[in-house]
Amino acid sequence: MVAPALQTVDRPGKDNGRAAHGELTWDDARRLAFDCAGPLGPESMPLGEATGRTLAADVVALQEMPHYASSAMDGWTVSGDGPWVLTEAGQPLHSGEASPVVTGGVIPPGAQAVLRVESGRLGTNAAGQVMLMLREGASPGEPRPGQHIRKSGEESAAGEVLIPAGTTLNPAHIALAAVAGFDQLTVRGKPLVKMLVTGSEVVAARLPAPGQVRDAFGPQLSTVIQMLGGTPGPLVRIGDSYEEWLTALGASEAPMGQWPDVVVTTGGTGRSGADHFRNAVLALGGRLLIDGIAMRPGHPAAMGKLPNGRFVVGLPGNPLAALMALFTVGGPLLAALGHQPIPGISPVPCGTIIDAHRASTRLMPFRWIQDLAAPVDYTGPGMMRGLATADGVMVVPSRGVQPGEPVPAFALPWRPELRPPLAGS
Ligand SMILES: Nc1nc2c(c(=O)[nH]1)N[C@H]1C(S)=C(S)[C@@H](COP(=O)(O)OP(=O)(O)OC[C@H]3O[C@@H](n4cnc5c(N)ncnc54)[C@H](O)[C@@H]3O)O[C@H]1N2
Ligand code: MOO
Repeated sequence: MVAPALQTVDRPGKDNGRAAHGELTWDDARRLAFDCAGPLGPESMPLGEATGRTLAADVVALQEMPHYASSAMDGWTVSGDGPWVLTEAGQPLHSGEASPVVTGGVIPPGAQAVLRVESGRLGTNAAGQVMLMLREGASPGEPRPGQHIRKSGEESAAGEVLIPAGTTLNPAHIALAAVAGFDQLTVRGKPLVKMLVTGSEVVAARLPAPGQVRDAFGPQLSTVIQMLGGTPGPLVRIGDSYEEWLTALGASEAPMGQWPDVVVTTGGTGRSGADHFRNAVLALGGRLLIDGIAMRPGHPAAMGKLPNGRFVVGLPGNPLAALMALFTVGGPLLAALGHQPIPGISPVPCGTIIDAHRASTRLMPFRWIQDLAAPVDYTGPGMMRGLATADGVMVVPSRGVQPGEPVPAFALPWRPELRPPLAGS
């Protein structure tokens, strides 16, 4: 932010179970972010937007599939033995009659088979009627009864479950639902997340001048939110004034459009008079569920809940700190709202000694080096260079770690496998 008024803000929300300075432990913050939210209700979604969503109710065939008998070949529908008198397409056939049909065309009543175009030819009989007869080279017995007819119901009877609830919809499911006549599908709720990037010094393009910073969030935050199970909504930019914060977070719909389930803000989580996250949440009648976390980087991270049920996740302005806070709080919250389990933590063998730290869990991006997790360089709270090369993040306890000791770790959303690469890869 620009020229903060160095006047401290009273800490709201200090209550039972918290460390004296209001911060939660990393584990407690993660757990709270998951436990404070329940799965969103189902929603009806246009077919074309439902890929990747999880079906909330079985898709049941409304009628037989296919719903009418059709030709599998271009040719003629025929009744009885040939040669056949050619009649008008689509009319009921009597024995000894044929009519033209294209692939997918309706099989008329009385038709017993389809003679494909390669096996027949047209001529005239002595009475001048147009006749269909077998071409030389047609297979013996062609067309067999039922040949080249796609029977109705051969893919599904009416009432059969075509796609069971709980399925993650892929493009083939969408095509199947379309063929079955559906326009909308009922899918499990997925949190809509809007983003509020704050800071007068933040510029969204070109080389920043001294005192300015290039926005690290705008170009990637919506992607990460999607990877964490949210539907990214619009990204709104504001400066540093309290009024802008109130307007953007508050009752006015104008800047944020449709109500989101979650608003993720960046910056303004500090304690100076120019940091407004906490006061804006409280002024809007909200509660602070998380008011700082005993972790480095990202300790000022916060989370609130507004009276209308929206969650507000406050990420620090420093880019690495912000992503660590997003993984700690945003990931579990979005998982809970989106019917997913809390993101996993698994032990990794630490490749080095890590000294104790006063009272904080440290989130340390690491790389695999000879199957051991080695902390990467360039992990200052405002740096992205280290995380850009990282394979995962170690959750280092404040007591430190010995070489070879297993340390809890989590995967990065863009690198979901938390294990060393296979030898040779
Ligand atoms: N007196 C203290 N000062 C600070 C403390 C503290 O404990 N006492 N904690 C520091 C830590 S740690 C963090 S993290 C930040 C928290 O800052 P805010 O969330 O209030 O964020 P800002 O002050 O607005 O910005 C911090 C930093 O990040 C840069 N920034 C902001 N937005 C962006 C963006 N979109 N892209 C890239 N960089 C961004 C901003 O320019 C600042 O450099 O407070 C510390 N101070
Ligand atoms: O904790 Mo701050 O979050 O180090 O950048």
